[in-house]
Amino acid sequence: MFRFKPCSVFRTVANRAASGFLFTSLTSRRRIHSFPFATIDAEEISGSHPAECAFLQPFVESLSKCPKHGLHNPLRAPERYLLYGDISTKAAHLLGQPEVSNFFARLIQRVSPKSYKQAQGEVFVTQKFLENFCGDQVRFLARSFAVPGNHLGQQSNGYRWPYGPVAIITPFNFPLEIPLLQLMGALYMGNKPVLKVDSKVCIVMEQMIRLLHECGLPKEDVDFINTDGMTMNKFLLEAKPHMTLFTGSSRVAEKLAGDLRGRVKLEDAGFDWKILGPDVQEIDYVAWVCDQDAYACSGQKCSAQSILFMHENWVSTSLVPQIKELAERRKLEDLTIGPVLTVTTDRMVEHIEKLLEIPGSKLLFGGQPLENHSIPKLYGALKPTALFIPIDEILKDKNFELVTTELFGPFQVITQYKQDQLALVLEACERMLAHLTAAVVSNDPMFLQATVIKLVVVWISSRISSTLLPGADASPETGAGATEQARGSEQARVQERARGSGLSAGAVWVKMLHATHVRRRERNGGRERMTVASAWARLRGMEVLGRSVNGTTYAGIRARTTGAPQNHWFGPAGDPRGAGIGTPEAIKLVWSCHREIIYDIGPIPHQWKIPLST
Ligand SMILES: NC(=O)c1ccc[n+]([C@@H]2O[C@H](COP(=O)([O-])OP(=O)(O)OC[C@H]3O[C@@H](n4cnc5c(N)ncnc54)[C@H](O)[C@@H]3O)[C@@H](O)[C@H]2O)c1
Repeated sequence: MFRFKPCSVFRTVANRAASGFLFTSLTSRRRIHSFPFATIDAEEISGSHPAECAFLQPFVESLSKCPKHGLHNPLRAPERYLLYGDISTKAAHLLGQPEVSNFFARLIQRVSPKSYKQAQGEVFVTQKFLENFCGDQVRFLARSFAVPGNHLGQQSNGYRWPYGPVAIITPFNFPLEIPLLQLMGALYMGNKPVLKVDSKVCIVMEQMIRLLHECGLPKEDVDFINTDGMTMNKFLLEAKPHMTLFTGSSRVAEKLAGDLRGRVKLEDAGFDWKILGPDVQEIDYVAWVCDQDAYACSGQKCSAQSILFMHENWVSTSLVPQIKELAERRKLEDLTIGPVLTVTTDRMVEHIEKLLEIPGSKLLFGGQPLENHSIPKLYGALKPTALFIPIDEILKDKNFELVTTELFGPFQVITQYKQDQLALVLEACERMLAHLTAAVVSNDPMFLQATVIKLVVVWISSRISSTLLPGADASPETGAGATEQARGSEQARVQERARGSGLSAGAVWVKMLHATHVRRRERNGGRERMTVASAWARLRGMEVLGRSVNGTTYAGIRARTTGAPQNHWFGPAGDPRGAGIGTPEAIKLVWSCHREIIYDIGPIPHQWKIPLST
């Protein structure tokens, strides 16, 4: 049993009494036993001689000073919502200065190997996020509602309430974006956070917090702790934050969920899938997105493309050779491929070798360690790699877990499915454990097989003939919400044309639907490309979307798995502990809880008497 007590083994670098900004480092260790590292004797620990673990007390104390009702809430210190609007305005402005943005992009590159463009993208998203919460936008996050009560003087008000003392733990791969967005979200809603960024990269956020101080962030509002995972774990057990937001691996996520008895929100591992639909088009673009999704940042994005399901129509195209060509353009010099920080080369090669034992699997490209470099063995260095594995083998129980293990590096599995095997693809997606990002690449009707279109027309015709006419929401001429009268006249028009042409009413309606969309497209200068076939393609897309759960899913020919900008939700779905990042919804969900105050102020009815007991 460990108990935290203050002692001198750790030094506080910043003046915590004056600043409240705690940035500590291990500077020395008291040696009291024969082991060079030990400060306790394992044999002597007992109930009457508890072990003492040092250095965290300032953080525990600091967090414990924050009450449950937070630093501000809708009924207390509301001016702080405005303060944070101002801080965001100033910080967005500063970060928007080219030299400041360059400073952070370069700093990110120094600790987290990624190309300048990727690092700059991270700074850009962070700056845009801050812009989004300027002025009154922070107070709008705490918008309340009121519902009339049962009698005069009664009214219920729903509020977004902070948790008070909270902790934020973030990984190495986005040293600025993830911690800054979560930190500001926590602060906006009135919490006092202690922030722990992976120590390999924490210098970036340390500098960012200094920038925020410059912009008016009260120094006592945030504690910044620089430590390893185990120590942080012990700190959390001692400090008992009311909520901990964890971003990182599923292994640590599950441990913390247990240790902290569920008082967590999680953004954990991703095994992210992409399905290419039957409509083959824009091969250059799709290949480029596949390369970016799988290999940008050397595959060290939680949203990286882990598995690609290709419809058979793509197999004979140049897609895979093009992905290979693009992957092989990547080079160490500009960090478009680079060190893998948490998986060694040996581990990655071993994983590949195990996968190659699966019958029918083959190496498509890569699979070799990077050459001519000085990356220490502690890290990984692998060429961008893709492996083909047959879909029926993937689904076998003995292979499934291995194939769907997230390898946090430049690596993906590619498989293919036949027209009638979509159910197998969906089964694979259903059985995966991580549901972070996904992409359904499909929407253009031009390459759909004519027989499919015919089948659709026949099917729609029969449906329409049997029900006579479509409902208002599917009306080709009048659109959603058509009145009964309009529907009646449209019905008459369809029947008249059907009589004249010898076609069924359903076929006539489909033709009218098509003509309407063509007219709309012409009106819009050719922008709208909706046709019956594209409606079918969308339906197929809808089938995939309707039968999957990933929290951030892109759909359409431009669909990608990576991309966590500030303008849409990013986070897993299907887990009640799942967190999100970036948007107002994510901030409200993660960093506040619902509180309802029911005002019941009277008056008591004039002739009210004490009723019988109930
Ligand atoms: N879902 C998301 O939004 C998201 C974003 C980025 C990364 N990730 C995931 O993160 C993983 C890669 O990052 P990583 O290798 O740094 O993950 P990790 O889980 O090893 O570490 C994440 C953070 O947790 C800390 N930590 C480790 N053990 C801890 C413990 N017992 N108690 C408290 N803190 C502890 C680490 O020091 C680090 O700061 C991948 O699985 C990736 O998919 C997820």
